[in-house]
Amino acid sequence: MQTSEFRQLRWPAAAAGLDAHARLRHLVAGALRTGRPLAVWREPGAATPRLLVARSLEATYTGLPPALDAQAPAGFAFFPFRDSDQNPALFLPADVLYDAGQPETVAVSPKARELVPNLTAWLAAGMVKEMAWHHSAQPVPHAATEAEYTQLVTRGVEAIETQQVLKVVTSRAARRALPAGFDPLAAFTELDRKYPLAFVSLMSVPGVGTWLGATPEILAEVTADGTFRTMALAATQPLTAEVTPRTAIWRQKEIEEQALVARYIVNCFKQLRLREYHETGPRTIIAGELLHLRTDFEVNLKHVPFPSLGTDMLRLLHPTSAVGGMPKAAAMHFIQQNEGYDRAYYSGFLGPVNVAAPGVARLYVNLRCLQVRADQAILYAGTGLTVDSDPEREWQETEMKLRTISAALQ
Ligand SMILES: C=C(O[C@@H]1C=C(C(=O)O)C=C[C@H]1O)C(=O)O
Repeated sequence: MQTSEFRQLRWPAAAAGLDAHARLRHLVAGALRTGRPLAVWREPGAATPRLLVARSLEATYTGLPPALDAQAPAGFAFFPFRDSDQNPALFLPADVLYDAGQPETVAVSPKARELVPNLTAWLAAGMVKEMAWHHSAQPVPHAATEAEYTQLVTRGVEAIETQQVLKVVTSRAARRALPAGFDPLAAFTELDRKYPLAFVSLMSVPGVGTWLGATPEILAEVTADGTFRTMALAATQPLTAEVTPRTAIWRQKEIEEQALVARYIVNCFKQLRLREYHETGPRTIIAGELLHLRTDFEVNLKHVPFPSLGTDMLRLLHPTSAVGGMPKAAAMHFIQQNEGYDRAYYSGFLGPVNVAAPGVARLYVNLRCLQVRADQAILYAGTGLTVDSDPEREWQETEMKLRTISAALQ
């Protein structure tokens, strides 16, 4: 389905006084009222957010990761760390689209034609205050104490020492009270303002819940000119006045940890027998108030005999060793046996497919994120372990990472 077949609805005269952001809010309120899944996001470097609304919850269920090619359906992927009945893999079809950079119209897909009368009426209706955000029905995950987390790290290091795994990423959930009158859309706008280089997102899906995030990590990207990109992102230290990308020094442990993630990606290329890729880095990059090491990988799809490389790579990559570990199956087993909580959509992936244009998709690893519940937020962070990991330092690293998304709660 091409977005060129979409019907463009113009805002009526009654909406003339609403700016692009007020229109976004009005459309979000309408989607929430009618129980439709929605995604709001702002790409790194973009000036304005976009909104996608799916016509129904049923239409979002998908068993597989999305196909990354120009003919595939347009929509927004929301994939859990591990696909399960509690945390289903979702692909929100692009039924209603709004781009705050072009606030004169709202686009409706051919499959959502029956929404046009109600939507037309809604565009002319007065703004409502109440926003009924969706909350997950799953139990609130256990929030590890410092003692519990350092123990988990110790077990992870032991698993590396005894060669059960080469690398594993442990993580934890933390709970924070919601500020009075917490408004997820205002929080999204704050993340948008604060982190121009991040992929900033707000999802709300009936039964699944409401998630906010500001992630630095691309999982898989395909562009209109036929380029595939991915990255190996790992290693963490705080950005300070003295320590910047130009002056940062990395320890052996961090260099090795990031190199393992890069190796994991090269192994995925090898499995597909792809040899023609460009590798740049590792370089030190800024993500919020943190520094990471990043290697960029690029493949010119016009020069390789793999038309479905994007789709195949996505299926091989997730979950990468930046959030799972190496070897993948052993690291996933360790996490399942030892982590003691449900990651749900944290360290899964999300992003638009064929929305901006056919053949343009950008999927991000869902990091620096939180889940909104009725009376609290659940924040998530993890750390990549190697044989030299110090449990106390790893706890501190999760604290630093939690700070990024905590900006949504101020
Ligand atoms: C797991 C997270 O981040 C990942 C792990 C990193 C690390 O171990 O240093 C760095 C960046 C991310 O690839 C997280 O933010 O929760």
